[in-house]
Amino acid sequence: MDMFQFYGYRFNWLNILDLSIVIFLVIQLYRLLKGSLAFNIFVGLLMVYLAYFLVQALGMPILTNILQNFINVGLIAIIIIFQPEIRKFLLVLGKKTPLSKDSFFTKLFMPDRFKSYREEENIINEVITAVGHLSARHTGALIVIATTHRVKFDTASSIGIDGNISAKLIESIFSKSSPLHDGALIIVGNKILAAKVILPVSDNPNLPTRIGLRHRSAVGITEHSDNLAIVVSEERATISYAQDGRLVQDVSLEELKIKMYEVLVDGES
Ligand SMILES: Nc1ncnc2c1ncn2[C@@H]1O[C@H](COP(=O)(O)OP(=O)(O)OP(=O)(O)O)[C@@H](O)[C@H]1O
Repeated sequence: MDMFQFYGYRFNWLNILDLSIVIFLVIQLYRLLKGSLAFNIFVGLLMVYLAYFLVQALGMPILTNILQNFINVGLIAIIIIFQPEIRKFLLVLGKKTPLSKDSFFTKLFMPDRFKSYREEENIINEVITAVGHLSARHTGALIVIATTHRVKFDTASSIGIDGNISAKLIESIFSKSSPLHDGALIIVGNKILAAKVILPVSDNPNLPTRIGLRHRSAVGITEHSDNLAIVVSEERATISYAQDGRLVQDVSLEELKIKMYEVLVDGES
């Protein structure tokens, strides 16, 4: 069954497949955690693991014992700490399967799922128009686009809208005289679900120190979910977006449009 020789080691197809799967999983994990707070926790846990092997190799029994106990409960701790990331990781894997929305298999055998994207294009155009006008007027805004139909937010503080998405509606919600302009607007599917929503504020220490709560809460809502959060800065009129707990600042309308296509049409997150 041995097929290859590499520096004296023998490999077969199964070994190659095994290695490819591990590399794929590591890349997905890296993509998922890169730039987020969870990445630092992950590196911390890795350090503990390496330290354990080191003290064991050096023959230091007390430290080995302590770290061994730490690692024993570590697995449960990892599941608890990384619960949102594990969920997202499985989601990313699900999107890469042959049954995912945009796969060749789906298009070929389930043509009803190969729908036209006119609705998504309309949403993108309306949001882009609104963001352009809001930015031109130095009007602050925070728009969350939920990519799955499940989005958790504090309903007690928000105002339900359930209205069709239109640039004029978005602009009037964020106009400074509107009683709804404070907080975030949530878009789910083809509806504006709610306005005046208070979002979780990210405490990621790696974010630029000069950014305020609007930008931090945009990051916060994307840290544990598949949302895209768009921010128009009132102070600087810049447009930014947050995704996967990362903030991309000062983008053009064209760049934002490309990102929205990626998220809404290509189904990437
Ligand atoms: N947790 C939150 N959830 C949703 N919206 C928030 C939250 N915290 C603040 N905001 C909104 O952000 C607005 C401005 O906050 P702040 O000035 O601190 O943000 P910023 O990131 O500096 O944005 P800007 O560049 O627009 O000033 C608030 O008036 C409020 O509407």
